[in-house]
Amino acid sequence: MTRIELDRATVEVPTDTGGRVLLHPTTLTLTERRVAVIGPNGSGKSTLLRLLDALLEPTGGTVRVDGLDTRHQPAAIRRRVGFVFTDPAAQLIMPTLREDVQLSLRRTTPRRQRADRATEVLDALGLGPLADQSVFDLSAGERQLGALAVVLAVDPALLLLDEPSTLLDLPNTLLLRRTLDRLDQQVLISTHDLDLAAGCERVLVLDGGRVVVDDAGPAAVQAYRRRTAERLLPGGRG
Ligand SMILES: Nc1ncnc2c1ncn2[C@@H]1O[C@H](COP(=O)(O)OP(=O)(O)OP(=O)(O)O)[C@@H](O)[C@H]1O
Repeated sequence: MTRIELDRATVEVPTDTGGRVLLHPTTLTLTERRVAVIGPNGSGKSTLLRLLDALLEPTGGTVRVDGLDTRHQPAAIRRRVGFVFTDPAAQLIMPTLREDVQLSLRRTTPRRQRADRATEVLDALGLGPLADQSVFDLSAGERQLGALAVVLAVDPALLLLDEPSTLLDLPNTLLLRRTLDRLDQQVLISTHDLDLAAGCERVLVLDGGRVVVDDAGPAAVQAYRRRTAERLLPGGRG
């Protein structure tokens, strides 16, 4: 498995009033095959994921992926790490899904193998019949799965998924879960799907830019539910 190491990693951005800390100094090591990051809107989940793909530099401390410092070796890190954005428009730039997947394969796969590999990846996500349709005619959920196909095609060692199921219906949410179950790669997923999180080996709960719970899936999800209930109904039922 890939070794992810944060050593007092911090993200602070300038604001009119002097600065805002998006991630307070965080130290942890992640080596589990399935890790979920959960927490309320704005708690810092995307910020944490973006640090791991060198999309964002820490303003303090260090972030290492397999010993590579994200600040100094971003290109080497991106060869190992695939990032699936919440918004598929960030990933789909070609007229069709097949072309997008083939474009992605240019980095890793000889030309003559690209068509077969693209078909294989798109079929596995049930996208075969839509492969040559204009992406503008696809539903939002189909595009979200398409963005996953583009990243999975190049077989990254670590897959970072930033809320990949926000647009998916129940059948496709279950398809996504089954697809993730079958992947050999390490997956770190930011999600509001607590069932998906509960199935992960390790779950980090973020709140206000801090990891407030770090536990096995079911225990962490239960703690998050309790914290949320206590906040909404102080002194009330959990
Ligand atoms: N460049 C920036 N300048 C100021 N604030 C920012 C900047 N980037 C992000 N933020 C703020 O940092 C906080 C954390 O954002 P982040 O996207 O990491 O949250 P999240 O947990 O992924 O939320 P969601 O569940 O809504 O996707 C948010 O309040 C966001 O508005």
